[in-house]
Amino acid sequence: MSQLSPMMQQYHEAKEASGDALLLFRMGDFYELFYDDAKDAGRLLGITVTSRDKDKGAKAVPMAGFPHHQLDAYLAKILRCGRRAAVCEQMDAPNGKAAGEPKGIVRREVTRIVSAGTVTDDELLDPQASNYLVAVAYDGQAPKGDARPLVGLAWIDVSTGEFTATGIDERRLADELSRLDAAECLVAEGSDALLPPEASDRSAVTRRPAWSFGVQMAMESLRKHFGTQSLEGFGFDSTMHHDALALSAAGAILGYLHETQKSSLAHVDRLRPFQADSALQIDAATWRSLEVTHTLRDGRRDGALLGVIDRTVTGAGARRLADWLRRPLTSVASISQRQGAVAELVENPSLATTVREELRGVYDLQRLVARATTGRASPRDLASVGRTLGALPRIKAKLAGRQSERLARLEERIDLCADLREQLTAALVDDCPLSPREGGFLREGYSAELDEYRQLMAGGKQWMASYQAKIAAESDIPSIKVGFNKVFGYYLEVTHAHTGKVPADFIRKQTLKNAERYITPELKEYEEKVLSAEDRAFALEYDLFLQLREATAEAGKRLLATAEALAEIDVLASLAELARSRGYCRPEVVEEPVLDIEAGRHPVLDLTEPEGTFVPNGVSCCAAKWEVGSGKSEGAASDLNPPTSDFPLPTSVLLLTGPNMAGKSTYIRQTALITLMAQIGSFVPATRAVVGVADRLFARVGASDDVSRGQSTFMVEMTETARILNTATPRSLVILDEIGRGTSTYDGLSLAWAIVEHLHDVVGCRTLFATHYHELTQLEERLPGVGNLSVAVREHEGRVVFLHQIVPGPADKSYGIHVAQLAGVPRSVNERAEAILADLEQAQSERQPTTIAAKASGGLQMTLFETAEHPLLEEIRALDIDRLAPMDAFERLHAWRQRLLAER
Ligand SMILES: Nc1ncnc2c1ncn2[C@@H]1O[C@H](COP(=O)(O)OP(=O)(O)OP(=O)(O)O)[C@@H](O)[C@H]1O
Repeated sequence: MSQLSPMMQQYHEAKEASGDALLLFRMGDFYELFYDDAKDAGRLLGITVTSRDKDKGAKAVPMAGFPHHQLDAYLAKILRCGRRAAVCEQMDAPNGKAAGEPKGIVRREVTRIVSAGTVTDDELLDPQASNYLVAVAYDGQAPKGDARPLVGLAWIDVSTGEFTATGIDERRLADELSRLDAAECLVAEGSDALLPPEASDRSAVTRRPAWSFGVQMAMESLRKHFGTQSLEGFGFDSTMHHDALALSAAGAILGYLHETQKSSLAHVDRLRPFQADSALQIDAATWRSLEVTHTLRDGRRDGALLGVIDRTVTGAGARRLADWLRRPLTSVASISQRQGAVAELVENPSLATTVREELRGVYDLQRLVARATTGRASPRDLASVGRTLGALPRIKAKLAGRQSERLARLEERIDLCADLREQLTAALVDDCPLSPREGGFLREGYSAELDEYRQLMAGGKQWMASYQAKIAAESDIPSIKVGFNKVFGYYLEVTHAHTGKVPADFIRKQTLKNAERYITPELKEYEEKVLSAEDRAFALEYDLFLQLREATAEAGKRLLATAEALAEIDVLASLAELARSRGYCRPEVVEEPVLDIEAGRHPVLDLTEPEGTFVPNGVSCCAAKWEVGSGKSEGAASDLNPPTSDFPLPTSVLLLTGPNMAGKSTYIRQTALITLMAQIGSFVPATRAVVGVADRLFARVGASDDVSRGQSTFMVEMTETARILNTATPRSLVILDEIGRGTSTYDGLSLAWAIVEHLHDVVGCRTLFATHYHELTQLEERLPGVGNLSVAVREHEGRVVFLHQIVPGPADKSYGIHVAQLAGVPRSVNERAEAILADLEQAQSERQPTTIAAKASGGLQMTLFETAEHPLLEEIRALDIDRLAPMDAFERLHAWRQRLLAER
């Protein structure tokens, strides 16, 4: 260390404080990285690595850097590579050293550590998506072998201050993580191996010291941060195990933020408890396969449900809609409140249009307030707050006197913050700069003192002009000019041709090729005034800016409440716009677990298929068993009010058969998506719909390999199916697509069969099951709550025409070969396949397949796959073993084996 230059000593101190983050060390107009950081930067950011060998006697130090104005771009790259960055800034202007500092060196400080979960810069954030930092607190006290250990889970969006915590069953952790889709996940060192793969799939995992998850410390830091005596006011009871875990995760987040942000976190003003059971539960596999926020294949937002239904006009609205989809409601009353608001906006299109028009003019108040309270807001940010506040009176007026409870309540929540609005609009010019250091953003008339300095500056310049004219006349040098440079300040420039006429009191300062430069005492006196007025004006403007920022931060709570109301109004208006433009209906959401949809459409395909080509289909089913209120009552499917749609099937399990490409997956997915949409309070793509609130939604659609996790397709499928069978309740909705396909036909068919039976007999929930196993259609005759559906096709001149229409009854043919033909499989292969199919069908009919045996003594005898008995069996039965000599037995065994081998 002692051999190092003072600046490199400074570097090492900063590096020590930054842990594994790449240290961006400000040197003049550049950010430099040294040592291993430089090598990493060379590799990750593609910048050239050079070396610095200015330190005498020391080895050359690898070094890489980039210009300071490219900081945001490089931060974005660093975060994308899953790394963190520590930004070390120069704290003084190069010539303004603090007393006692070594000569020639500026003070530097790590001002923030930027990680994927803590960014607040607009350039690094997606305006339409929340950016979550999560913490997972594992239970160190859980007894070994505890079947249901709890974990604490907390998440925060630092860019808005939204902070939530909960204690949940560990088995649900993966589901919650996959829904949150966090940018960064904190976990205690040593517990990281316990994290489910969903944590590291999309998030950067940051290991933290185990003590930072301590409950006592967490409670203390949370109390201190919120300035409260206890956390009960927020709805947490630390004596309850799950709440204590939730708090320890929240505490870990707060500790991390205090350590890395180094600025106020005043916008984080409350910690909300999350009641996992108050939302429709959607597991990770269902979330993925229903493509709610991202498509399965390429992770796009625009092909997913969210991308298609999102008509919001603000970033905060888009984030809120995603949030609603993440946590659909289960309370009929809350759902109908939202529906009421959507309905009012649908019925009053001009209201919806004007509100949306006004909302287009508002800025992201949540993120602006967060930047104001963390001391990062720019003059332009404050002007945006002012402009947003300017739009509020019109929005509030539009919403005044609304009928629906929800809209009326939202209108009340809009706080006009008139005082702040007046202050900001009076202060800030229309076109504000990004940096307060540039000055010139405060309006004339806002501060008398500032105006005075500005006049002096302008007046000074005026004086310079008249001084130039005066001197030119007095000295008879018409070409004399007043100029300015940083070294001499103001000067008078005279060309060599006229230097003879220069008055005696001119002091020569510089000789140029064509001219001489002079100063005069008069000029210097004025220069002093102008320059100090300029300095004072900048300083004062900056001070006034800080006051405005402070005033904005102080109004933070009111602004945030308003921002939340605006976000929700945007979502409701967006849902209304969607409903109106796509002809959706308001679903009747009821407690009873029924589903009765008339002419339902798939919300995504309805939009992406050519207009008018999507074929609507109805669905009708009801749970075989359910509990109403506290008293358990069990109803058979047929006890329910008879469904009224095209499909009068009082069934709980709908078995859907039909050719490939007919639209089976589409149909069962659309049913799940309509339910999901209904439970966020949206209207749905159907002409009429009754949707019984589901407590859990399960979708097992399409097989996907999970080779990265070392699991085969079949294993993944069975794990997920096991989960459905174990956790579905009578109120759940289950959709299954081709379960059992990944194994041998008999295994697969047997499993599919048993799964349907279990769902029908034991769980009794609403189930839609699409399958290629035609044998399953026999279940309709055997089980009262099973109904067959199929997709209609028409054969026309040897070709198959898919009608995409769902009709009652089983499918009669498979048409797989026709689909292969459509897909472009060579004609010869298709013809050969047709021939093989004909052979197989004939062979099967000769073997006289038996159908399912009747239920005997309550249990089902599965003889489904037995074909006509092999003659060997009869021979074995007829054998008198007691009289058989061992040698004889061996010979017979040998002969039978030979026969069997020959038959193969
Ligand atoms: N109701 C519909 N109206 C119009 N087109 C539809 C409809 N349903 C499905 N389609 C079209 O048919 C295609 C195939 O649908 P889908 O994947 O649901 O078939 P499938 O029966 O599940 O096929 P497979 O058994 O091969 O998985 C869809 O991509 C869509 O283009």
